[in-house]
Amino acid sequence: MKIVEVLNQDKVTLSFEVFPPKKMDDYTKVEEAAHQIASLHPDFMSITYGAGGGTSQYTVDLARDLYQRTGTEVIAHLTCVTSTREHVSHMIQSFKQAGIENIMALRGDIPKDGKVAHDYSYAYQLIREIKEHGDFCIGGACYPEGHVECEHKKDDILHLKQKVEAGCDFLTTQMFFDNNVLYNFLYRIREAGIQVPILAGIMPITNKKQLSRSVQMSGTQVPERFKAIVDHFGDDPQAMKQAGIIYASEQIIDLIANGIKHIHVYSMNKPDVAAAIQNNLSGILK
Ligand SMILES: NC(=O)C1=CN([C@@H]2O[C@H](COP(=O)(O)OP(=O)(O)OC[C@H]3O[C@@H](n4cnc5c(N)ncnc54)[C@H](O)[C@@H]3O)[C@@H](O)[C@H]2O)C=CC1
Ligand SMILES: Nc1nc(=O)c2c([nH]1)NC[C@@H]1CN(c3ccc(C(=O)N[C@@H](CCC(=O)O)C(=O)O)cc3)CN21
Repeated sequence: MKIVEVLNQDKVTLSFEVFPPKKMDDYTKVEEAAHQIASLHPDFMSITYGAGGGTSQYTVDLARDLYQRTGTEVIAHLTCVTSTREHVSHMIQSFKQAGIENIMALRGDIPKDGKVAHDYSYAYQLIREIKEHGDFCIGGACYPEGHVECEHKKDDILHLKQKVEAGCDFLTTQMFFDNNVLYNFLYRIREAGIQVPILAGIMPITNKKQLSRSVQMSGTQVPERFKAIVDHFGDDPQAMKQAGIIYASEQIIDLIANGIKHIHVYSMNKPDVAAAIQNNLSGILK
């Protein structure tokens, strides 16, 4: 089923993200975690893209496995900035053969060594190409606080509009820790004429290291309220995990109370975290 059809049902959706292993030795462990997350019956799951080396195959394998063995609807990520057109075309064929109808089309992070390929610079180029290759439902990323590489927020929204016009069926937000940031962003993109469904991307921070890594990759502001939590509980793993789960759950409750219909949790291959959040929402997500 196409994710847009899931989003168009008149209900609040909850989806979880997993990432594939970097090496074969870890495949079984990741597969097991992904299956446990699937057993929570989310509305769908996303599988991120291992851009480097041979790991892009694990995205196909994990997505196929989840889809075919658990019946969970899946969206596979595909990034382009380190890829050739030939490789992208190969990946699209693999998704097709696996019965995967949904692709999250991303430019992808610039690797630490700065090595990019030269066939693609931006996600909209990938989106156009996927459209030419078949009838996929396509998701894209958006940045409520502006993308870290983009100087002017206004330009970021123009780029986003161009991306949606290239064929995005929905957008998933970068993580944010202050819901007002999202409400403000939604107002600005709707005013710019962007009408596709928006999935709010929520990152449960369950340890200190994860926060610094997440902030480094996203540039997201950390509100004082959350800083105090991490300062106080960061060195106590059990306490930090519980506080992080509660913070994310409260964020989600506030979002739903303010009319947001789609919640996407960056569950980072942690079934216990996904289950705890879902459990905190059990009376809300009926
Ligand atoms: N938010 C999410 O769910 C996820 C985000 N990412 C990462 O987010 C980053 C960006 O990926 P995308 O959003 O797909 O890239 P994008 O191509 O949509 O945007 C990347 C940057 O290029 C700028 N840009 C876009 N079109 C432009 C144009 N025509 N001229 C000049 N500048 C333009 C944007 O403003 C932005 O700063 C990557 O690092 C990606 O891997 C990765 C996984 C998930
Ligand atoms: N720019 C960007 N790139 C991404 O790949 C990305 C985003 N943004 N935003 C949404 C999600 C969030 N992603 C994340 C966020 C945090 C870690 C992180 O903390 N990684 C740890 C390991 C964590 C673990 O194994 O459990 C690290 O040290 O790399 C990884 C991916 C991936 N996605």
